[in-house]
Amino acid sequence: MASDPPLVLDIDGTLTRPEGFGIDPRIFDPLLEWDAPVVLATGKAFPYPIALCHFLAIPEIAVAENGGVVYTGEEVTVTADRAAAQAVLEEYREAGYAAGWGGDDTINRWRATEVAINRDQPRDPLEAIAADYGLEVIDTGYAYHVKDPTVTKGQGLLALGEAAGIEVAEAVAVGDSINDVSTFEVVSRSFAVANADADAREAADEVLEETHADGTLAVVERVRASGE
Ligand SMILES: O=C(O)COP(=O)(O)O
Ligand SMILES: [Mg+2]
Repeated sequence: MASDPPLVLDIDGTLTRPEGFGIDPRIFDPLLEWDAPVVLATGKAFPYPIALCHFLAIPEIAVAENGGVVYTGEEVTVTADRAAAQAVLEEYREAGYAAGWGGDDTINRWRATEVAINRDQPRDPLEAIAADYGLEVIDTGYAYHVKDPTVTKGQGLLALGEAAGIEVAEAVAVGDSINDVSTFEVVSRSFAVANADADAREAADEVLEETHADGTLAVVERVRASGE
């Protein structure tokens, strides 16, 4: 009997409401009922996908921080060090800029391996400083991430698959931005939602007509065991 393939889902831009922010509640039941692993592979700090799994009531496994943190359900692996990204942020601040999240900055508070900067801050000086530290700046459409270029969601996903016995090569992925390209490269079938950036569109097997969670819901409908 056919079975559902593992699903690898980005969060922002992919599970979000049509307006672009906030999780679309229509994804809750299909993900709870999915008959194979569901992996949230995100640029967000580690607690976010874990909390989302918790509230979805699905097994807590995740690739967080663009691959910097991998959780198998039993073990957390941290594959990068925040120190260099933090040094970039300090220099950026000395140059008169800011992370841009205000207050106590919950966006970076629990971030172990990279730093995220608000997109309302200037990118050019950030990139210049990051380059001095051998780091890259990627724009997910939701934040600039200052990160080790060798750390990716795709590599984190392969590590998770190996440790947790998930058949990544059989998986179906949905994403919306440059940080999903590495995911698309290691799964069986990849979909970019209609709101995806040029990098994700280029890398995906298929670009969907639907945006955000509407796109993900369409994929779930199509690839479930009884579907295509
Ligand atoms: O953290 C971001 O900037 C984007 O998060 P995502 O990878 O889940 O879309
Ligand atoms: Mg995204």
